[in-house]
Amino acid sequence: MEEKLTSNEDGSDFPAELEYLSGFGNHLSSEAISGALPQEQNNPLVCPYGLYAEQLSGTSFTSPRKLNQRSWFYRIKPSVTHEPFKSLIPRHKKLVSEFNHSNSSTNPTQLRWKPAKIPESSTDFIDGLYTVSGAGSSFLRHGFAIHMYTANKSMENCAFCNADGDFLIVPQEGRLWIKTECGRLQVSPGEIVVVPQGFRFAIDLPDGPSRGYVAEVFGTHFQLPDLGPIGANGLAASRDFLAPTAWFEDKVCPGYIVVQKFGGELFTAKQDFSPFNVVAWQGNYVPYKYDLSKFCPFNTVLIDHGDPSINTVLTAPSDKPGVALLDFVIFPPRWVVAEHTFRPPYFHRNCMSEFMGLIFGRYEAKADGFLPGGASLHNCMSPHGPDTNTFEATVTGGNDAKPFRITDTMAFMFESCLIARVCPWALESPDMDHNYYQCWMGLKSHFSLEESNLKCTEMQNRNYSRGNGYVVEKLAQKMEDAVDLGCK
Ligand SMILES: O=C(O)Cc1cc(O)ccc1O
Ligand SMILES: [Fe+2]
Repeated sequence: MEEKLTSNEDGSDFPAELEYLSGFGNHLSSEAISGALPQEQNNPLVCPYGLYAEQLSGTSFTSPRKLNQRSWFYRIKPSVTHEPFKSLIPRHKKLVSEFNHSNSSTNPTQLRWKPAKIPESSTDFIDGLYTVSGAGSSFLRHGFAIHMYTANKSMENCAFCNADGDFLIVPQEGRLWIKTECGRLQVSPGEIVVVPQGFRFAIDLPDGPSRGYVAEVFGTHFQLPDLGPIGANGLAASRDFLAPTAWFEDKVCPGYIVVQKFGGELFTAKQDFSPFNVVAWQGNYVPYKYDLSKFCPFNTVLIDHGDPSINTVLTAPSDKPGVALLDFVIFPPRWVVAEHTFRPPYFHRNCMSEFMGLIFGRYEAKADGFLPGGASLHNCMSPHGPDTNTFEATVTGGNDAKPFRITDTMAFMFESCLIARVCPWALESPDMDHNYYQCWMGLKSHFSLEESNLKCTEMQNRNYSRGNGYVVEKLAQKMEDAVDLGCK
């Protein structure tokens, strides 16, 4: 098929619109030249068109079948054709994959960052990537890292390969045009992309200035959450996950560099050809993207604020059932209809650690201060919730709040069962909002015994529909409490 080409700033060409394969976790196959994919076996003695067969394993060979992930590439030259890896005397030293006292600290304080400025000096995705927080270790295959990036130019004559874990990239500003060994992906803010461990990829920035968030998981891969009583449909649908179709460049590239992140350090290997030389592939280990606007939210339709797990897009499981190493949760546009309910996120403390970002719009729990491109970290058991303005405005609004559509917003959370450590450059960053705690300091005591008796009448009205017995019982209980408190 002939492609319509659009030139980006750096002159590399991507078609105006790419074709994708749809589905999550499927076995997929794709060939850029008809007949390039062996039909009867994985590694024939001689592959069609003289291609090399190469397997990329994303799980141990012996992982249970339902978890096993691998793909077969049919490529012009195998990946091994490169000079020895050399330690890259770091362009910067802000990547961490094993969190300990030497590179990060613990801090239960609620933290918030303003959006990071995009540098003016020439910075590609690799230069602009820095770790903010995380826990565990890529060496021990258990843990996660949260990175952010600010960049302004495409990667040139180089590819990145992360041996440590899977990247879930959330662009907040600027599109990402990504070449991978399975083909190309175009990802806009409002979409996310997962590049699994070990894939070589190169990121072009067609819009120049770019910023975003990256969650990296060690030792596991992202899955769709179970839906339990929701049933067979809802939240993120398999069909909306899009994998690339095979695409290759048969290019001599003198001095081409593969930058390999390995144990949080960067290594470079020189080769003289493009690593995007896979003519055909098949398997279930693939990069994929997902458009967050496709998410089908489920929510409260009568009372109370549900837990945010209802908005889980993807989950990277830990070994404990129901406990995530890292959940990716969104707060998308939706109708909010609950009756006599405090509708914004509640005040709470959580045994999980919550890192949040904002792609666009405003977040329902924060009237101000939490900005697109900014971030917050509410670590394990650190109290947090709506800020004073949100609380006061919601309560003053009273019980007559009508159904309301939250629009033009996309906040998200990376939630982990591990306690998140924070890197020193993130703590010392000029973007750190040192006054964050102030947003809760205005929360006054509204406690009044008199009022609590009034509330009793309110409750009586409210609960009328539940039957008189319930109301009478509750009232009696209230009276007894009042007597105990000596106010009767
Ligand atoms: O803290 C946050 O803002 C995230 C969050 C949102 C919500 O609706 C309920 C609980 C929760 O942790
Ligand atoms: Fe929270």
